[in-house]
Amino acid sequence: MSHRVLVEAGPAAGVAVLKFRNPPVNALSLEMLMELVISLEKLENDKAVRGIVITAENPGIFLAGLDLTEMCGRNPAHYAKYWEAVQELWLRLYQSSKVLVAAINGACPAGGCLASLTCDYRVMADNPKYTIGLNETQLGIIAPFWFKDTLVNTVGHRAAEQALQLGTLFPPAKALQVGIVDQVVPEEQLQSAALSVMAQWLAIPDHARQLTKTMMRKPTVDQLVKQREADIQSFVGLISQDSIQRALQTYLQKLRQKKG
Ligand SMILES: CCCC/C=C/CC(=O)SCCNC(=O)CCNC(=O)[C@H](O)C(C)(C)COP(=O)(O)OP(=O)(O)OC[C@H]1O[C@@H](n2cnc3c(N)ncnc32)[C@H](O)[C@@H]1OP(=O)(O)O
Repeated sequence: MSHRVLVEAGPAAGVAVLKFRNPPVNALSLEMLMELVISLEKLENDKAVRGIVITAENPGIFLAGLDLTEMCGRNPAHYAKYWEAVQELWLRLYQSSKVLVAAINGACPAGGCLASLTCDYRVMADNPKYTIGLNETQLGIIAPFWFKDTLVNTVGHRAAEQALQLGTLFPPAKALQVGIVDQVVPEEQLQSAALSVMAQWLAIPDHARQLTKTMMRKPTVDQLVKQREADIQSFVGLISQDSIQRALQTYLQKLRQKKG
């Protein structure tokens, strides 16, 4: 029984809706990552499901990215376990044979943006409070190469470099202009727009679409698969550095003080 991930049958045949529900901000904790992987595996094995709309149960925050508390003040074994789970989620999403449509109904920074970038299509609610992007440099950390590759595959090298160096969080209209999202719609039309796009994608025969997806994504997937363990060790080495720990603690404190 999953608590942090809700899977519902969609209103259209062959479509499931996967909803994030990990309060307060849908951060990708280890438990949430594991529940997501299990839910995605079940959906992948379900022949009746051809497409998955991915969204947050409550509008406001799509995903707050990786859980900073999993990356602060823990031991190397924990960091390694956590990073392996982050890799696993990306591999499941990016290689999914289903049509994935992200209905972005809230803030979508860093790991949240990465999850949405693995989808085949992104629709974002037109709310200026919502932003999307790989903002790692703003936290004093560096987006790993496979985060970078996923962004490059979506927006191209120049736009990705600029967005990554500056750690830009784009509001909807700008995100559309850069190509991080494919469509921006009034908030109340988000779910219907996602379902309408899904219907267009499902009109294509599955086998042809799936083989094309694999052809486009395999080189990027292979890069991580062939160096998974080295990537874990690199993450553990980096995140364990005092300077990185200090930067993350400072960022967390700033988030916590925002309210005070
Ligand atoms: C070195 C290798 C690379 C590692 C790669 C990392 C990629 C990542 O994903 S890093 C995480 C990046 N995420 C962010 O920068 C988002 C940070 N959060 C926010 O900007 C805001 O919280 C929000 C826009 C998502 C929501 O704002 P809102 O005003 O509604 O809520 P807050 O008051 O800010 O937060 C409530 C509560 O939640 C805690 N929190 C927020 N984000 C995270 C998070 N990513 N991980 C853990 N905890 C988080 C925040 O501190 C508050 O906690 P308290 O209630 O204890 O004060």
